[in-house]
Amino acid sequence: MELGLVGLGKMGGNMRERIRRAGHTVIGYDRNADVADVHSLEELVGKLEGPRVVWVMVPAGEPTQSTIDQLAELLAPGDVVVDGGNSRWTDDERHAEELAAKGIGFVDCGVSGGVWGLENGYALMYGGDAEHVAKVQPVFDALKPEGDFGSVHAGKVGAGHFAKMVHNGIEYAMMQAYAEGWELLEKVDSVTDVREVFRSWQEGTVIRSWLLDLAVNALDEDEHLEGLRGYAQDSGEGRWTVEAAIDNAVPLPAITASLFARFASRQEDSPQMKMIAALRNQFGGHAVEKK
Ligand SMILES: NC(=O)c1ccc[n+]([C@@H]2O[C@H](COP(=O)([O-])OP(=O)(O)OC[C@H]3O[C@@H](n4cnc5c(N)ncnc54)[C@H](O)[C@@H]3O)[C@@H](O)[C@H]2O)c1
Ligand SMILES: O=C(O)[C@H](O)[C@@H](O)[C@H](O)[C@H](O)COP(=O)(O)O
Repeated sequence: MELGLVGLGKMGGNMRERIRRAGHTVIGYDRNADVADVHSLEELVGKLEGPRVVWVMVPAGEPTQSTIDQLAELLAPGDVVVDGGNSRWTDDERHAEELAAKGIGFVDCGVSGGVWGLENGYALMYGGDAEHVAKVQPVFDALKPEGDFGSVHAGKVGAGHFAKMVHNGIEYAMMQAYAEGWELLEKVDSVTDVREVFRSWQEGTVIRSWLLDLAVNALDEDEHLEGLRGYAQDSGEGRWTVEAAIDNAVPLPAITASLFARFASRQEDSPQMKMIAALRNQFGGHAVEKK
């Protein structure tokens, strides 16, 4: 089949390659002309035969919104737009309604696998009407990992991004657990080779996983991570997971703590711990450290 792909960065560039390897035609547009096959969204849409499928793989928020707004004007009834970025699931219903007003279908798709997806395949979680999903199915089949698992029609519009959001919340907590265990092992004198402990855990243990394999890769590159600052950004999924937990009164202590650990990582000093120090000093005369 033919696919229009908007956004050819770390994800979209490799996805174009994987879909082409499966024998499909992909026409890619990116605002960075160096990587694009066409110069504009208009040209992209003009080159596709109907009914068209256009996959959007740009950053969530404004870039995704403005791309979908333009596609709503350019596409025709019967066409389908897929949002494969890490969009907030609450955006999906709005996008579906905007496109449905023009007779255009919408599928939201959470994609996992990062820069390894070209070779390993991309895990896909999608939401939308069956008739729209069916038009995208050959592309899903090209992108997904080999084997029985790795893709799911999770439910109606929004379900794909909701499933991907929860996946990322779990990702935060798993990474935090490995990181905390690593720090504790590094702290004690009795354990003399932490990297080898991590490596040994890759087989046979209860906690073996791809994230653990990646931790070993990172330690092979820099055994004590001395070249890195302890600073971690977040792109929204963890926050939305915690917000959804509050909306549904579901306790998520591990995921919430791992999100807050990232916030703490961005502080040079901790204002709240200054207050703790000040209060201990006030009530107990306990020593404080001055700047
Ligand atoms: N990197 C990952 O591991 C990963 C995994 C799953 C999902 N995602 C999601 O996939 C999307 C893309 O991520 P990425 O890592 O490829 O980002 P990236 O920054 O590497 O690439 C984004 C690309 O989109 C292009 N772009 C931005 N705005 C555009 C616009 N309005 N029109 C056309 N092109 C535009 C940029 O030029 C860039 O090439 C994001 O929503 C991200 O959250 C990323
Ligand atoms: O499943 C994946 O492939 C990753 O989760 C992917 O989606 C990406 O690397 C995250 O967007 C990072 O999210 P944070 O920036 O919030 O850590």
